[in-house]
Amino acid sequence: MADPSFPPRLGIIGGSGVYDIDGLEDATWQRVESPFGEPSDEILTGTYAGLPLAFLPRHGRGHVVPPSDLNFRANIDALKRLGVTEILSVSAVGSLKEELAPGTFVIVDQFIDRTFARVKSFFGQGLVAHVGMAHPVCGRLGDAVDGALAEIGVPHVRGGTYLVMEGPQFSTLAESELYRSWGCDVIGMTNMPEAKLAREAEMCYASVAMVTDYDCWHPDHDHVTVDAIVKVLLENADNARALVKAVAPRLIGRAEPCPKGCHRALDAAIITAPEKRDPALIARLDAVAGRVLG
Ligand SMILES: CSC[C@H]1O[C@H](OP(=O)(O)O)[C@H](O)[C@@H]1O
Ligand SMILES: Nc1ncnc2[nH]cnc12
Repeated sequence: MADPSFPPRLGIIGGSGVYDIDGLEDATWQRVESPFGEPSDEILTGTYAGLPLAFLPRHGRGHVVPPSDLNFRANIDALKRLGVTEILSVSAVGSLKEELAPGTFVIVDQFIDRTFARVKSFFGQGLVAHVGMAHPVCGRLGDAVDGALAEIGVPHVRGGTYLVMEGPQFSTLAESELYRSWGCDVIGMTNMPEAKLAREAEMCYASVAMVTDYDCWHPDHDHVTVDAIVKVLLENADNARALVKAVAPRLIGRAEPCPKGCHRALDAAIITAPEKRDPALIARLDAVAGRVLG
């Protein structure tokens, strides 16, 4: 089986408040066609410090796509088609812990997926696959993010559990208390099934959760409001752009597939007998799973 091509290309999925990044050489917004439908927007490609980058605003420029309507499969497939090997997700989140104050960046290492109205796999009838998700993020990319956040002086925490709710409404007080009792650290609406699909597509995935608010459990923050979130978002967004610029140089020169196994996640995942596989689905998976099916 062929290895994915290297050197790496960094894909950035910009969440709420992060709709573009500046300073790229040869910056071009390009439409990428995907057999899984329309991505959230065109993708900004270019290079930074010699590293090829591809940036996708998760909700589209102008924030037009709500969490449940995001075409996560098209987004991940389109990034894969552009040669992205590592995805850095930046997301706005609410805090479920007193010590994670607004402005803190959490390098997420676990998720609890409470979404229920989303398509969660590239695979399906005629081609069944089960990838491992015990460790849903890439430790190597996480190391690069950790070093970059330290370099730019943003308060951050390594490790934390992100509860992914369906939304678009914020949580009830009972839900917020429940998630706290589970030991969750932050809450948002978008990182699942994104992380699962990145794993199926054999891409490293790291998530930086930028705290914008205390969720409604907090005695001083009875309601979560978009107005309050947007204020913090704007400050966080500048730090997110600085983060991308500090991460990029750390990926240059990598010449081998991810030692954590992200780039080989499908090696032992497909269970459907070769003679029973659906040729139409195999064709749609040319980018995502071409390494093992092609
Ligand atoms: C504007 S607050 C709610 C919104 O922000 C987060 O999205 P993203 O992860 O793309 O930054 C959250 O999950 C909600 O979709
Ligand atoms: N409190 C919250 N709940 C869910 N998603 C969020 N995104 C930002 N803050 C949030």
